[in-house]
Formats: sequence, structure tokens, C-alpha cells
Amino acid sequence: YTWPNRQMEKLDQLRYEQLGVNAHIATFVSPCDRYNFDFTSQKQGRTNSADWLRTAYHDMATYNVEDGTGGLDASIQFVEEQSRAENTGNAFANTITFARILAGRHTSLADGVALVALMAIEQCYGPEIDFRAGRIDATEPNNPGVPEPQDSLESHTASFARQGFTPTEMIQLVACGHSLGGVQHDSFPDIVPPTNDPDNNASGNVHFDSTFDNFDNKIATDYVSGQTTNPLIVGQNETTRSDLRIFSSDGNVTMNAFAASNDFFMKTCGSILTRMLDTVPRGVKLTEVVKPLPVRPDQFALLRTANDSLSLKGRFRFWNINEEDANRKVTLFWADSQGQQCQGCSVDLAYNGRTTNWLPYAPTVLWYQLPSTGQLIRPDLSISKFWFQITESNGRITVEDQGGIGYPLQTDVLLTDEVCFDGGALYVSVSVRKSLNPSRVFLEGDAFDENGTSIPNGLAIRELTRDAAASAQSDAYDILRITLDNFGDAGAAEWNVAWEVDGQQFSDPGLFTGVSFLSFGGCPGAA
Ligand code: HEM
Repeated sequence: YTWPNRQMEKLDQLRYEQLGVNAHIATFVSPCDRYNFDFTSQKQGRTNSADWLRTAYHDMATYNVEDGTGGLDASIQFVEEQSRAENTGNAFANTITFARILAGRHTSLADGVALVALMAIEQCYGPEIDFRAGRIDATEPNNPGVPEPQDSLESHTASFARQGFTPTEMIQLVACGHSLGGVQHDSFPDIVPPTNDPDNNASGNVHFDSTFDNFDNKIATDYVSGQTTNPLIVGQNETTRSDLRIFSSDGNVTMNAFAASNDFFMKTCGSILTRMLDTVPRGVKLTEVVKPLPVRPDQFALLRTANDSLSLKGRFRFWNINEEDANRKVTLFWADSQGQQCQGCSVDLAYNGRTTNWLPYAPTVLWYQLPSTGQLIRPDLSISKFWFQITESNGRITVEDQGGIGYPLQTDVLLTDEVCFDGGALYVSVSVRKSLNPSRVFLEGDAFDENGTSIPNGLAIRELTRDAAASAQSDAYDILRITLDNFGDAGAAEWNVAWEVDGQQFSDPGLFTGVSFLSFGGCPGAA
């Protein structure tokens, strides 16, 4: 995609900025054996990562390839579905708590369920997953249909066929899923005995393989070598040895191949788990695969200052750049209102930190920022687009300009630099060119419910009103204002300015929040 594209930018951020700058829920699966909010000691039992992967499967496993119902649609959020015998345990409620954090105006709760599973796989050193968004949340529980360990092989084969998977793919999907985590005594007392280590493993989790916190082919090598302790293979209760029945159902051909090559295991799991996450109700159209923008602007705004100058604020993510180098120069250039390169129209950016991803394959991702006070843009020259030049200490120069088009900007509707946040309220002020004559000017942002939780696919609209006195002070611009003072609006929601001219809608590429890197600063007169 090219900038600006608000939906893809958000998906890019959620999918690729896992740890470090902009870190979010990936911190709860880093390291992979972390459980819940327990940051201090790594326990040998439950893990968030295994919960999150299992939840994605259980949500998807209701899919019916015949009629296109069920699939990954966050129906697992409903208590009615969670309380079914096939969904034993509290893994699902746990996972939904985290998935909800990722739901916003561009993401459904189901996208959140898929994303947390992806984070779990990648933070546990698993394969890279192709991520698409656009899932639609179910409004009621799906039909039951998650396979259970006491079911027969015929029933499992039929169940996976209904979900859209062949007998071989059934073996693959179960082996890939059971590379993480294990079976708990708490939830399955008939399968595993009570724990003998109540301090470190309160739930009595017996792991599927010897590397329960590492996504690798140990599930297969342990099995093939006869070393496995997987309770669904060698558990005390023969009836519940579902992994054994499934793994051996093709004469062990698939498991032997997995055991022989970790590469083959990873590649196969990468593609089958991607398919699992993309199994959605018929008619749901997913986005293209989300790829990282080479340079992504973040918390970015072009502001109009009191004396009619312009000021650029924000920071930029440089994807797959060489390691931090004190002698590297990262320069932002801009073109004047006529699209021409101008004298003095450039600024060197300052190093601002790093983002990290899934560890084995992570490219270097570094952030560089504009001066936090803002980069002044001469009002007589103005600005129409910007781009970047990276000069390495060895003299090598790279230009990042989106294939020549640059990063386009407009100056008809601008935030003013008097936007401020006083800790409770966000005072928004927008300058609108008088000659533009829009029929309305408004903010678009994430919507929050009364508990301060973001609403999946929720778009909040807030209309601005004209400040006649302030508008009289400028020949060129009218001033419009709004005060956002409830918790979600003022603190957490990400806003952009939008407007309508002749029934057509436009929006500014800048994005801002009350609590923001843009650091609008305190409000005049605020305590
Ligand atoms: C016939 C199919 C399957 C059966 C009968 C089955 C059964 C089970 C059982 C009984 C547990 C223990 C849960 C607990 O104690 O909380 C479990 C855990 C798990 N399952 Fe499956 N499973 C199947 C397929 C899958 C698939 C296809 C995936 C994902 C691709 C998956 C992912 C997981 C994960 C990650 C765990 C670990 C949970 C934890 O440690 O808390 N399972 N499974």
C-alpha cells in the first residue's frame, strides 16, 4: 500500500510493531512462556501464547465448508459458546481480553483473535504468518463442532472435513497447534493427574512436547522417537489419546516428514495456520496481505501556527534498515506548494528507538523523529509532499519516496498548534481555509463504550463548530473547535480531521491522540 491509507497503516502497525516502540499485546507473549500479568517469574504451566493459539482454532472449528457458516468470527466471545463442553477452560475468556485491546475502527474482535494467535506463533519463534484483516464479528454463537479428545478418528476426520481440511491437513494442523502448551489437570482431570508442583504449575499442565514454549517440530521428533510425554498420545486414559489416533492415521507418514525436517514443519505450519486464521464465514472479504510500509509516519501532523506558519511534527518507522549508526543521516525533504524542491526545505531526523518482531527473522526496524517542537515550514513556500534520504556513514544513499510520488500533504484543513490536552480533556482546534467552504468539518476516531473499551469496527464522529471570534482574526483560515472530555475520546482514541465539500468526503492523513508523542503540551491556564 502507499501512504496515506489509514486502514492499512493501522493494520501494518498492529501486525508489525510487536515489541519496543509502539509495543502492544505481544509483550504478554514475550517471552513465550509468560502467563497473564505475571511478569516476574516464568511458571512451568499455562501460557498466554498457547491459550491464544488454541482460542483461534476453537473459534474457527465451527466452520461448515458446505454452507459457509461459522469460522473465525469471534463467536467464541459468547458465554454460551465458552460454556460448551468442547470449550473447556478459561483460555477463551483470557484470550478475548487481549483480542479486545486490538479491536478498533479498522479491526473487528475476530481480527483481534487472529492477531493474538499470530503474535503467539511469532513470539514463540514460529513461522511468519501472512496476515489479512476484515473479519466480521458474529452476533450470536455458532453451531457446536470443536473436536474433543474422546471422539473417534472417524469423527475427527469428518469434523476436519467439515472445517475444510483433508485427513493429511488434519494431522498437520493438530501437530502445528500442539507444538505449544499442553493439557491441564484443572480442565481435563481424566486425562492428566493432579500436579506435584503446586507452586510453579498450579493448573497441572502436562506439556505436548519438551519445548512447550518454542514453536518447533519437537512435537514430531518426541513422538517419532518414542520419547513423548504428550497426554493425548501416552495419557493414562486410552480413550482420550486423540493425538495418537490422528498422528498415526496415515501410517505416520506426515509425522515422520515433520520429524525429519524442522524447515518443512515450519513451512507447512505457516501455510496451514494462515489458512486456519483466514477461514471466515462465506461472503466475508479479507484485505490484501498486510505488508510493512518501508517508511511509516506515526503520530504525524502538519499544524498551523498562530502566525500562519506551518509546523511538521511526528516520527517515522524505517523498516529493514541497517543497524543504528551514529554517523547515518536520515533527512526529510519537502517540496513547496508547487511541488518543487526548495532551498532550506529539509531537516535531519533524530534517532528515536527501535521496534522488534518475531525474533529469528526480525529485520532491523528503527525510528527517527522530527524535532519535538515541530519543524517550521516557511509560509510563503508552504508544503505539498515530503520524502526521505538515508545517507549511511559509508556514503551509500537510499531514497524513500513511495516510488516517486512522495508522501502527499494538503494545507486546506489543518490542526492548529493550540491543540492541547490537560490530562482530562483534549481541546481540538482546526484551521479551515475560508475559500474551501466545506459543508461540515468533523473528527473521525475509534469509538469506546462506557467502560472505556474500544468497540470493534466502531467509528466515532465528532462535529466541530466554528469559533466566530477566532475566525475573524485570520484572512485565510476559519477556526473550528471541539472539546473531547470523556475518557476514551480524550485519552485513547486516535483521531483524524475530515470534511465534506459538495457531498464528497475528504480527510487529512495526520493522526493524533490526547496522550501522544506529538506532545501538544499543556493547555494555557491548566493546572
Ligand atoms: C482433534 C483435534 C483436537 C483435539 C481433540 C484437541 C484437544 C486439546 C486438549 C484436550 C487440550 C488441553 C486444553 C487444556 O488443558 O486447557 C488442547 C490444548 C491445546 N490445543 Fe488442541 N486439540 C485439537 C486440535 C487443535 C488444533 C488444530 C490446534 C491449533 C492449530 C490446537 C491448539 C491447542 C493448543 C495451543 C493447546 C494448548 C493450550 C494450553 O496449553 O493452555 N488444538 N487441545
